[in-house]
Amino acid sequence: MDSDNDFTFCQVSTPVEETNELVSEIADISIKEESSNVSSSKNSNGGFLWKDGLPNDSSSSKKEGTVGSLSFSVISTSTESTQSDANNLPQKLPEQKSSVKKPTVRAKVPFEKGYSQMDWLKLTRTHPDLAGLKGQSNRRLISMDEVRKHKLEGEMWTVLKGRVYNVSPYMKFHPGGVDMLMKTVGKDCTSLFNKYHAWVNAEFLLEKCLVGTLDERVIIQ
Ligand code: HEM
Repeated sequence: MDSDNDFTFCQVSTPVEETNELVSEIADISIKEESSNVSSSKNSNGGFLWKDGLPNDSSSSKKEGTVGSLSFSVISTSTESTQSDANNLPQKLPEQKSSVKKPTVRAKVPFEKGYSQMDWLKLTRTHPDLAGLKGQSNRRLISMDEVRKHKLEGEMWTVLKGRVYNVSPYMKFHPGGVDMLMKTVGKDCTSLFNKYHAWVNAEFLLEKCLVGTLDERVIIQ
């Protein structure tokens, strides 16, 4: 049997009554078409080209017609030759203000040979005293006054999230560069740190640079 010639057609009846009902409903639909020179005719639609209601501009023209059982009317508000060319330029929509905040500029500094984060991790495992404690405990309380006094080579202290670190050995390893980290010396850098990279696990990276805990008690005399 030749299966290619074996078609079965099924006739579908046309829903005549329903169609007539729909046609009578949509026959009254009118389409309004406005030209782009809305600026000259005081655009009260706030820049929208399609809006309910007819324009009361006397220069507008109306075209009507029918396609099959559908009728339509197109209203043109263009003033064509009555306006100067300058007025016929497309109207600029009001500039939209963006509420998106400008991202902070983040520039990574290419590290010198031997100063990658891997090199830093190796150093933290091998160096005996990165914090420069010289046998002192890193559990002591340190005042902000004492932090401010440590700004010299080899002893550059900073406060991060309530902890005091000696960032001297980390300076050249910092991916954001020495200059950025130098800004933090003798100060509390928590807000700057969070501004640039709140996700960085400094607790882990600077673990061996811990000098103590910031003494946040307010001294009343
Ligand atoms: C004191 C502790 C700090 C540590 C342990 C630290 C660590 C890091 C690390 C791991 C990165 C690479 C981040 C990444 O790849 O996503 C980085 C980048 C950077 N850091 Fe820091 N940072 C410290 C403080 C600061 C401070 C206070 C500033 C600003 C004054 C700063 C500015 C930057 C910048 C601009 C970059 C490069 C761009 C970026 O990757 O975000 N850092 N830092």
